[in-house]
Amino acid sequence: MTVGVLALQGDFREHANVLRTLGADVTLVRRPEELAAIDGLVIPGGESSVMDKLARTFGLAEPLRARIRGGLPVYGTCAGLIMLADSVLDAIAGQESLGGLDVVVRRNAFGSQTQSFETDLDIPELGDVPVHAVFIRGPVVESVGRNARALATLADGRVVAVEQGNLLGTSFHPEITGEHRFHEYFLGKVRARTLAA
Ligand SMILES: NC(=O)CC[C@H](N)C(=O)O
Repeated sequence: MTVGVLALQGDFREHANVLRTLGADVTLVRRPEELAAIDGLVIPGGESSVMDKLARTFGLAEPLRARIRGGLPVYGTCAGLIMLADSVLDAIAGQESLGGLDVVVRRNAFGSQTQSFETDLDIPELGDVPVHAVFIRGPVVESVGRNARALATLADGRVVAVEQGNLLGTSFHPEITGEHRFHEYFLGKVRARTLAA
């Protein structure tokens, strides 16, 4: 089971470390050829507009879209969630996402005063212990389409984690808090798909 981490920009090293801790073989993905061998992909946090530009420059965007359409399990955190969203509000001019997740996200949704904050989230799918979530200029999921479902909401009801089949996205960053349950949940999808193949 080989898991790719999109390594164009952002905190890909942190994701690679968590995945290795959980026993996965990790490949850093920067070129289209590196996509062929992976059974799953993590898209890290960072800056989605830069990641988008680099993905297109390196010829990765279209092959990535094709793999996502083909059912590749993908987990996006923060900028990674923005990359997976079908629709992005407050994008910079010309910014594109890869799409796949039937959601509308808004970039930098928490405003300049509270760009970063931490909170605990109840996520029944991941067990009884709340998930400690760190938000760093994160997006919010403004609407969840009929193909996707919310996994976590803030106390005010705003959606910050979503799932759609093999796709998973969080507005926050489990890779920097020692929280491994999202990565385990994602690896479960990778494993299930590898066994089914
Ligand atoms: N920590 C993050 O990934 C921030 C996301 C960033 N604000 C963006 O729009 O891509």
